[in-house]
Amino acid sequence: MSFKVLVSDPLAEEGIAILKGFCDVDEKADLSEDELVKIIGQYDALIVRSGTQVTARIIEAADNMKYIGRAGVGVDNIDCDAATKKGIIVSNAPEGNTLAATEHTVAMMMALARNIPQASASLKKGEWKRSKFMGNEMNGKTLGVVGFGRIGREVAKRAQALQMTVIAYDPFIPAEVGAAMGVEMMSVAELFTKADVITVHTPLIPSTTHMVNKDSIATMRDGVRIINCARGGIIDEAALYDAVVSGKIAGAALDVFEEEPPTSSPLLTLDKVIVTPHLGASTVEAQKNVAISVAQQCIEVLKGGSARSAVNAPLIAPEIRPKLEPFALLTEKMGSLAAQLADGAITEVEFAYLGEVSEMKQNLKYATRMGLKGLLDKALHEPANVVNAEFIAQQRGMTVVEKTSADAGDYKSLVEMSFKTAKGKQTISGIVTRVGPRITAINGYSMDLVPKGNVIIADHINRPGVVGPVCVLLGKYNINISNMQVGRVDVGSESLMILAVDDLVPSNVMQEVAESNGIISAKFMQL
Ligand SMILES: NC(=O)c1ccc[n+]([C@@H]2O[C@H](COP(=O)([O-])OP(=O)(O)OC[C@H]3O[C@@H](n4cnc5c(N)ncnc54)[C@H](O)[C@@H]3O)[C@@H](O)[C@H]2O)c1
Ligand SMILES: O=C(O)[C@H](O)COP(=O)(O)O
Repeated sequence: MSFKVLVSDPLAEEGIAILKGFCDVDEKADLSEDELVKIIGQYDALIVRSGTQVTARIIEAADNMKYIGRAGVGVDNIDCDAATKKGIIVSNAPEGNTLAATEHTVAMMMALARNIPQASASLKKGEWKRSKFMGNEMNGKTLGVVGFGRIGREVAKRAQALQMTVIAYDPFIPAEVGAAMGVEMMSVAELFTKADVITVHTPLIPSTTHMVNKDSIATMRDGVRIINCARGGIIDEAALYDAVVSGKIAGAALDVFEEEPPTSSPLLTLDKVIVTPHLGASTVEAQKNVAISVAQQCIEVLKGGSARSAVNAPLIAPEIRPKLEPFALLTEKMGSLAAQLADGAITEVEFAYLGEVSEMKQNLKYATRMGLKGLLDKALHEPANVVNAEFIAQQRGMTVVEKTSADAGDYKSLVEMSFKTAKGKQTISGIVTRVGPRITAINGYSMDLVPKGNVIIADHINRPGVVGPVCVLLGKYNINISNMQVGRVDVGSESLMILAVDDLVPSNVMQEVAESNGIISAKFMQL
């Protein structure tokens, strides 16, 4: 089967070539939302940069879509929630353009300090105004970096090479990370009061929207310079305009804008504001990096795998994957078993990873999602997947709990899945063996069940004359039993009979099994 990929923003040739080696590729730039809605249904994957707004309407119409790739960092032009609901993996290329954006930031800072764009334009007009373009040295000045992620840190290193003092604010980065680089981390309020130059490197999210505003500008040093090569909207453009006009801010360098392109922004009329049209990632090197990254991830997803930089699916460290996959298969089977065992709606599900398996820590989220997929697939028209399983579970009123413990009793590793319905709590235990997953207990009844194929599970009283008639009954209908075991606690007590059968068991036969002497309840399951 041949997959179809739409590339709706300019993508470097190296990425296109990789995609073409695997699938059909259409390159169509500048499509409107309506045009995209019309054609998107035929594509298995979509690759964009920041030019295409991937709206909920487009995603709603993307019935064959498995993957949306962002050849760059910011996914703020993609409705990731809508993609998650539809089970579409969204990934970006987070490292590919870090250095391009870093160097652009440094270039903007130096251009701002030395009035290079203005002086260049003036000279080209035939002027020779040397005193008009007096600048400042960056040597010895304090640079305030807001957002100390990939780009923020690389900018810091280069500023230090210019002999600047670097201070930083990032609520998610420990002070030791800064200290190890000779950067003092502090509150944003303190940073604003101390910096000669402020550069922002955060995503545009509610906590960063307009974090540079009228009030925060008032706390800054007179003559501060401000740089935004991250996202339009982090700086309140109206407040910036007023502060540049008043002289409070000596100059601003902007690569990104609240509205792009910023056709009517009054900031474009100010001499002290220098601008570039969102060029931070526009280097040959960065474009090659991000194009190759998303092309490779796209192919991985279309082949049924996962994307290494997925933003809406659990990430798995590559070295962990071979160890984790068998447990994910186990939890998927446990989920499927739970869905068929449960009487009534499941309100709470818990996955407990015990023993050595618990060491995989945050990677276990993947196994949990696969468990939920197994649980939900039996109930849904469209199969769930690792992207949307947790979302769907929550939407259906299930609380999902994940636990770990180093203690697995007699096992090296054990997984216990418990689930609650109005009728109470049930628990399934399972292990991974060399030859695949095994269910070792259901509700405390020990067994060694291969979770595969057709199975009858029957609650019964463990006394003579109960198991035999069920086997005779199945024989009467020509249903072959390939494996049989009884999980019991004591003779004469309630026990669990597990019959692996080669064929589907029709409901009328299951009715007879359920009514057979000593049987309390019986269910036919497909695992
Ligand atoms: N101009 C361009 O062409 C261009 C190119 C690449 C990246 N970008 C943008 O640059 C930004 C940074 O990219 P990155 O690769 O360094 O991302 P990153 O995820 O590595 O770093 C972002 C940092 O912001 C921090 N942060 C989050 N909320 C914060 C808050 N409220 N206050 C302070 N810090 C906060 C995070 O903890 C993180 O460390 C992104 O917005 C990205 O889209 C722009
Ligand atoms: O988030 C990013 O990676 C940058 O904003 C680059 O955007 P672009 O791919 O549209 O140049």
